[in-house]
Amino acid sequence: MKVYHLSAECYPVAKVGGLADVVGALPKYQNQAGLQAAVIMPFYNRRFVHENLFEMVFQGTTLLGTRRIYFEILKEQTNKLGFELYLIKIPGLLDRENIYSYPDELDQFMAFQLCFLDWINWSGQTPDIVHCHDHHTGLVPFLMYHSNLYKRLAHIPTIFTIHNGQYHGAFGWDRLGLLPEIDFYKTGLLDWNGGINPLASAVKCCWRYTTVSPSYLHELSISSNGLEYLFYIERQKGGGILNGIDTDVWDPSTDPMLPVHFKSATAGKGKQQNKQLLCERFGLSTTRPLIAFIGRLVTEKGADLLPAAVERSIKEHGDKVNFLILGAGDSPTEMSLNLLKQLYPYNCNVFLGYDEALAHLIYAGADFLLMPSRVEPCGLNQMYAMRYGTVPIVRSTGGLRDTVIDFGEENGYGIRFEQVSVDDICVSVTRAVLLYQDSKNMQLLRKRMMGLDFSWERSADEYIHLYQSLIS
Ligand SMILES: Nc1ncnc2c1ncn2[C@@H]1O[C@H](COP(=O)(O)OP(=O)(O)O[C@H]2O[C@H](CO)[C@@H](O)[C@H](O)[C@H]2O)[C@@H](O)[C@H]1O
Repeated sequence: MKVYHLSAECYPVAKVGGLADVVGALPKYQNQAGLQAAVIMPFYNRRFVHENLFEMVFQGTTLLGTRRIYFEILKEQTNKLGFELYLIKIPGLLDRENIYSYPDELDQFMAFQLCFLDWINWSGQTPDIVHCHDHHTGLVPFLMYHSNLYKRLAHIPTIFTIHNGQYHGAFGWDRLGLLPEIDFYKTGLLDWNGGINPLASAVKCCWRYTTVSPSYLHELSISSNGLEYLFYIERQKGGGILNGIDTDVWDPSTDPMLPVHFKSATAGKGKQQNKQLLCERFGLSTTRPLIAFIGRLVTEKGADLLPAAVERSIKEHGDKVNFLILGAGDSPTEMSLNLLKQLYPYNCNVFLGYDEALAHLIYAGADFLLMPSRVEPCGLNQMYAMRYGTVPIVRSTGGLRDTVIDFGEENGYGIRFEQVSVDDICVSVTRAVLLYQDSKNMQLLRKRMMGLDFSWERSADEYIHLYQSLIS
């Protein structure tokens, strides 16, 4: 069975967040299970493309509105990622360094989708499944089934996976000309709330859509930035499949980004040594519990609450607690965190930016990982943390609810709270501080967490069953 995954990100080629982790791992595990899964993504001018060999397997042109655009399909030659990787390169449009936030982003992702379809159409390929990820690829199902240009592809099943339902990629009807010719009566399939909405269109047109955790599937019909009613009426097409983690990349006993490796049996000592290096680097004490945050500093992740919650916790617990924050995002939050670091240099430090190696060291060296998310479709950080013996402190939502059991419950191992509030975060920090003092219990929870199985095998199988049900 041949599956094409279409995505804007893929680890280690180009990553901003969890989408990259999933698209960089799921196809590998699907191939190990006997599928032929490949990834197709835009070309970015980044280290990976310079350090690896690519061959051009196709060149062609496509029409983007009135512009004729030349494109190339480049294939990575060794399959070193465990799957075939194809990059779509368009001089002047898809050959830049960053993934998002260019003023002509709409043209970029529209061209990406059109070039993909032109490539498989004109080269006579017929994949068994086209699997699209997030709104950047959301117009593909509509174009395959309803544009006169791609009629040859109209029988191929499409799956659409929603990693983040808050972002829709919507734009105005005045840009309809970017799409190839369509019958006017079909335009309703593109529309939501008076605009062209790629996420909504994908949900309407795909054969099946999935969310990255079962809980998030239900939450979308309660909160999805205006698409609630759509998710409600299309619910029979939806399914929730929990993400896995790439246990080859995320393994504390082999992780090349860690100074000290450890396994479950040696976690006490191994984590302490990593913590020591981390604390030395950030001027924090090794004897206090280290509570970390890693992620985008946006309201979706509850990052706006961090400054107040950290300050209040430091005032409450004094020299009994340390915080370390790694992330980048909204400027008011960044500024408040910087101020906090100056006010409490012995209790709190902040690294503003993106640093993959530091993230690995934090998962290994921290005692607790705080995730006060308002919305969390799945969340990978808590799973990485648990694999590295770090207790997650999470708000009970989406995938956090599906993966973390509070240590107060039978066989629990994490700390869970209900409300997105400074009060709830502070109560959870207090629970963490007390738990840290009970070293026997900490050891027990660490062992329990590190024995959990969040590997991709199970979830990859669920996707395969879904594909099979559509093909048959
Ligand atoms: N400053 C920084 N430096 C280094 N590394 C950083 C970093 N900020 C984030 N990361 C890394 O980026 C990834 C973030 O994963 P999340 O699951 O939080 O993703 P995100 O919200 O982007 O994705 C969406 O898609 C994923 C995948 O489906 C869902 O799990 C999630 O809920 C949904 O919001 C992790 O690997 C984390 O370590």
